[in-house]
Amino acid sequence: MAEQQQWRIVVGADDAGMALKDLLAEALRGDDRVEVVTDLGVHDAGDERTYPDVGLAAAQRVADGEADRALLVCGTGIGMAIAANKVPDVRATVAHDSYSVQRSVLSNNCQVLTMGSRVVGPELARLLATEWLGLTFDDGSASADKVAVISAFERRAG
Ligand SMILES: O=C[C@H](O)[C@H](O)COP(=O)(O)O
Repeated sequence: MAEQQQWRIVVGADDAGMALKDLLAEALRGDDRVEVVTDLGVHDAGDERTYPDVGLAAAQRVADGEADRALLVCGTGIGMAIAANKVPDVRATVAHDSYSVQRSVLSNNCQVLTMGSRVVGPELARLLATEWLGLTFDDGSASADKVAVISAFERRAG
């Protein structure tokens, strides 16, 4: 049986997402499929960084290979996804349901999942994050060719 990947995960949030981010970070740290959780903040109300600041920094960690994945939280998850997607080689999406979380990895090879603290409840968010850890993209799947088209475009444009 293939060994379960040990994930290196970056988490981050703006002020709106901080509490949910902290809850999810704790859940991830307690999961034996997680090697390390790096929390990029924000950590308190005095931290004035906004979702683009944190989202771009987290996605850059993934693009640089310093983390396998990022889990980012803002009010809706939308701003974090937009920001993270600006970093080359990063695929990010907001998702608040099990099927979308699953397909974000299996169809789209997203390394970044974002959630909105004003949209999803903490228990559903925790469940989704747990499910997310069990998902791995198959490089040999039919979906891989489609994702490769996006990567090729990015390389030409970059
Ligand atoms: O996508 C953006 C987030 O939801 C953020 O937390 C709130 O952004 P706003 O203050 O610009 O509405």
